[in-house]
Amino acid sequence: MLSAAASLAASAVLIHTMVQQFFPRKIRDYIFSSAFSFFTRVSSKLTINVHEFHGILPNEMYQAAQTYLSSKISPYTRCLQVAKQEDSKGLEVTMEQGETVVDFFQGIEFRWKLICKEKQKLVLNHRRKDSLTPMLETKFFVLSFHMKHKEKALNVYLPHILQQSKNIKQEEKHIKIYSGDYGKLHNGMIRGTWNGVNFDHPATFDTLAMDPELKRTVKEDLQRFVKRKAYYRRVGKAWKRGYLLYGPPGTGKSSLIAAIANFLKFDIYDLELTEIRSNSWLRLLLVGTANRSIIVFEDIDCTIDFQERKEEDATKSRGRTNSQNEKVTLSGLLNFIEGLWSSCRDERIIIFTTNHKERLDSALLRPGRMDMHIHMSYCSPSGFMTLLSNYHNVDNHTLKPEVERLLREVEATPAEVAEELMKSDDSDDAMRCLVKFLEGKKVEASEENKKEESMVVEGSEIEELKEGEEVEAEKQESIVVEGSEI
Ligand SMILES: Nc1ncnc2c1ncn2[C@@H]1O[C@H](COP(=O)(O)OP(=O)(O)OP(=O)(O)O)[C@@H](O)[C@H]1O
Ligand SMILES: [Mg+2]
Repeated sequence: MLSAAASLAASAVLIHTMVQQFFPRKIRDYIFSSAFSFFTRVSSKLTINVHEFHGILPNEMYQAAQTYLSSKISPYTRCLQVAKQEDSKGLEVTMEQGETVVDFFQGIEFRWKLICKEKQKLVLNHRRKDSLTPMLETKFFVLSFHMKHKEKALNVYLPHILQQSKNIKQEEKHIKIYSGDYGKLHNGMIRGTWNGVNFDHPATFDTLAMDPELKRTVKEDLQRFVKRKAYYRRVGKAWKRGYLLYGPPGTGKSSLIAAIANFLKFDIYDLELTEIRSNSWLRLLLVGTANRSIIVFEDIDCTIDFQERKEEDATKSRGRTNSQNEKVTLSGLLNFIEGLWSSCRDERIIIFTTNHKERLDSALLRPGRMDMHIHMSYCSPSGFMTLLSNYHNVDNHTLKPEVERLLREVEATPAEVAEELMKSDDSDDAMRCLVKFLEGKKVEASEENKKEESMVVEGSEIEELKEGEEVEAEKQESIVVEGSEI
């Protein structure tokens, strides 16, 4: 049997070599493809070809299969392709042409083979009246499985691959932060108005010192939001969500934005309203942003003059609009958030930050404008524990009760606490620095209080004096009245 098998193999090799040597490529391809189609016709297998391009456009299914199959490469795969893109975090390992990957999905065997063929392309050259035939490489996957699973393959398996590859890509995605190229806009250019760089901010929800209940609510809100594409369609709303982050400086508003971007793997578009000359610039920038992104307007109270709204309304009521000398107005901004233009992209988060919520126009605060108002406040004892674990990797300390007591008495921002904790690598030293700092703050606060109290006392004295004067004046008046009566 062995000798028979050996001679069979030897003959197969001989035939293969002869075909390779004596037949031109075209005939060779024809022989192989005819043999292939003969075997597929008589077998119970069904094959689906997934080409790299569909017309001139890349075939999304091919790209998805490539990504998906990278995660299915078995230890038996003999030949791999490795690539690294500038933006990608690690190596991209894909199957090499001619290799086969077997994938089991819901108990069904799916075989994938990558084929690479050179095709001759006919190009007519009208000037020289002859035709050129440059070689064109075409790549495609051949997917084969038992015919009885055709429906499942088309309706379940392939959509599953599309979804899985989207998840894998999202996992590997490098987040970017974009800032507007206002110079280009100034020169009348409408493309490439955003410049992006990689965003490597380390803030996450775990490292954020924030009320645990609020943190949980925000995370759940984000998770619900990204899953609700169908819901937003059904209720007829653009798929976006607005957050207003407010609180004193150094309480983690920008850190929360970074944590949200890292959590959702969304890019950030940072809009500088003071640089934007008009509502039309705002619209241009908006259409230049991508889906699955966060649009940020920092310090909104300082960047837009809310008084304008009244002037604007007055202008409109007089039937005049000043398009030449336009500026970003509150109504332009509101249009951006919820007007028709706001729905030109999907899955978007719009974030406003402010240190002074009370200065914002009520139009921005009205229910439905910003979906969630998030108050970032001074460092609480639980926030302090997060910072202690971030900066010193410890869960407890002898000075912890002292710090917690002081934090209940004074207002210190997480940024201030973090700064003290960073002063030394030794947690004991750092904690001592923090206690000293908080005690100093307490003294300052009590002196401040005393000053205010004394001012109030002085004020009341003045008022009392005034009251006394009034009494005197009343007396005089009554005298006058009495006198006149006399
Ligand atoms: N809640 C927090 N949790 C963890 N770190 C924080 C927090 N708040 C502030 N920090 C630290 O302080 C630094 C400054 O905080 P951040 O820029 O997020 O504050 P902010 O509220 O945006 O301030 P501003 O109003 O001035 O923009 C951060 O880089 C971070 O190190
Ligand atoms: Mg900030």
